[in-house]
Amino acid sequence: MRHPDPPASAAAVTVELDRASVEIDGRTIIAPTTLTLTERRIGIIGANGSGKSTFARLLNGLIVPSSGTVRVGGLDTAKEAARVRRMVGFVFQNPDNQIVFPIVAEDMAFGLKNSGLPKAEIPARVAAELSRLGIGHLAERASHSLSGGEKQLAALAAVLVMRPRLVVFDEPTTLLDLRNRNRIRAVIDALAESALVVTHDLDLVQSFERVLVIEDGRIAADDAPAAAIAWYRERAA
Ligand SMILES: Nc1ncnc2c1ncn2[C@@H]1O[C@H](COP(=O)(O)OP(=O)(O)OP(=O)(O)O)[C@@H](O)[C@H]1O
Repeated sequence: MRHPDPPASAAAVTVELDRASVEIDGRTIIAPTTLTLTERRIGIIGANGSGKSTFARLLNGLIVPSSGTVRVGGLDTAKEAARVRRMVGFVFQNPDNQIVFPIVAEDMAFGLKNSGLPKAEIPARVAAELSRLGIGHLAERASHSLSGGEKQLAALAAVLVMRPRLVVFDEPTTLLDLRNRNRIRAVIDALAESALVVTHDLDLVQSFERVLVIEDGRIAADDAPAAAIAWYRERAA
């Protein structure tokens, strides 16, 4: 499989849920939900335990629906898991869950080797991605020696180097100081890829195209950011 160069601003990936639900141990975590997402920047907000991470995990097949279907870019996540994983990158809240290899550049090269990219092209791809995130100087660093913010950026680089068409972020700024938070914000704003971001950082989603508020496993509000955030603030007051 070859990786085409992404266009400067790739077309949005369509996400379609058709009566998709998630039940765990007999408890409904996501109630049957029918929804189509076509925007390039989507925020997911809501209270602790409302189902945001579970919803996000549905999109790259980390969780498959208990009933109904989830399609991403036309692919059924339950039936075409491998292709869905290649299309949808997932950035975990805790980068320790994601970084596998001891050296930053090695960690990034691993997925590329498996994807069939010619070996000679790998170093340049890794370097370009690190430079895009402004962390070229971390290439040869031991992952365990990085600060929390550096690690978060390194984990993001390892996802982006695979050139997913949609990047799902699960609380990407929670561990970060203001400077690194701003950096992640700038990175998300500049992504050519589509992004769906689960967050408690309401400022982060203010510039997005669409924001969903999840409440008790249901989409309780679905609107432009200002209206969705206002709805959520009111609800939490
Ligand atoms: N594997 C699991 N087994 C049992 N319960 C689970 C599992 N995963 C999630 N849950 C439950 O589902 C509910 C929703 O969890 P989820 O992590 O999706 O919420 P969230 O909105 O992302 O929360 P937070 O903002 O606190 O991260 C919670 O009550 C959680 O305990």
